[in-house]
Amino acid sequence: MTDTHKLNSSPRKVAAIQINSLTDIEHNLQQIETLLADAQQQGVRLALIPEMFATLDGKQYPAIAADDALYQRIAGWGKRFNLWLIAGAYPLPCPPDADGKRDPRVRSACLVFDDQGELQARYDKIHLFDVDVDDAQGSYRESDHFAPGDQPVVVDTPVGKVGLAICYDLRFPQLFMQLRAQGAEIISLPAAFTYTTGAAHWQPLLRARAIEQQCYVIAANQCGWHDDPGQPQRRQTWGHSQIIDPWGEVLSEASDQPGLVIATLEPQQQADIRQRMPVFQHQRLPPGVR
Ligand SMILES: O=C(O)CNC(=O)[C@H](CS)NC(=O)CCC(=O)C(=O)O
Repeated sequence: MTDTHKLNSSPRKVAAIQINSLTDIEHNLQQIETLLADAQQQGVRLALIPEMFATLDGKQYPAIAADDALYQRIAGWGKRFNLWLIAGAYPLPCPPDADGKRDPRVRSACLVFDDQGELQARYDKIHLFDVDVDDAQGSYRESDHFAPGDQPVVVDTPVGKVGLAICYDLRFPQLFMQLRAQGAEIISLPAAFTYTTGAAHWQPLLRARAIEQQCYVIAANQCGWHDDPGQPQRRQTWGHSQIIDPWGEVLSEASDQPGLVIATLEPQQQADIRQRMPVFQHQRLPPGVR
């Protein structure tokens, strides 16, 4: 380790990586590897990459879910770049149900690897984006490809306890209350948030979750136009990956281009906020019911 590395390094430096995933998987992986090398140079301890970073082309999901070499390459990034990696979301097979049967769809799985490349946690996206948006694509039916998960997950990491959520989950505050109840200090949100809904809702929702749960929020989004086969100008995502502190202040924010956002977490500041304004202890109502 060089002296410059030591100077740059903080035990609580985190990064959100923003990319533009195309149907060319190798292109996507190389974008990420370049940015992870940059993050390593800057002493980042934990990095988050977006939802469906390997490709946003639904037809490729079953093959990816079965591709062990690809999985091993991603798992290897933690060790190669000497950081904890939250691999946004990635298609993986559904676990078998009680009768041993499997849903033939995949799950949208967020994978947490440590700096030795060991899998430390897996969270499967609970809320699926079956929504009509006023954009060029118009209709999103995530449940055509994906089956939902059902378990909120918090994982202990060297930068703090991280509650895992994915993209559309952002609109369901009950999940974040649950993550805080399970000890979350940081919320991780990989996304492929659409341009239209992102322009309207992305930052206000991220800030709301940070303020309500008094958590850091690390949000890594896709950006730009995605080249759905035959329809290159159909799907566009919002970018604006960001890191927000537990008071709701945006510490660092990306534009609409691929890149890296970095911030240093300050647990003492978070502890002060939670002590001075103990909203968690002041709750008087149970979580909403349907
Ligand atoms: O389906 C895939 O191919 C990969 N998954 C996604 O891109 C998912 C489902 S379409 N995107 C979102 O959840 C966007 C949510 C969003 O934009 C909002 O809540 O406004």
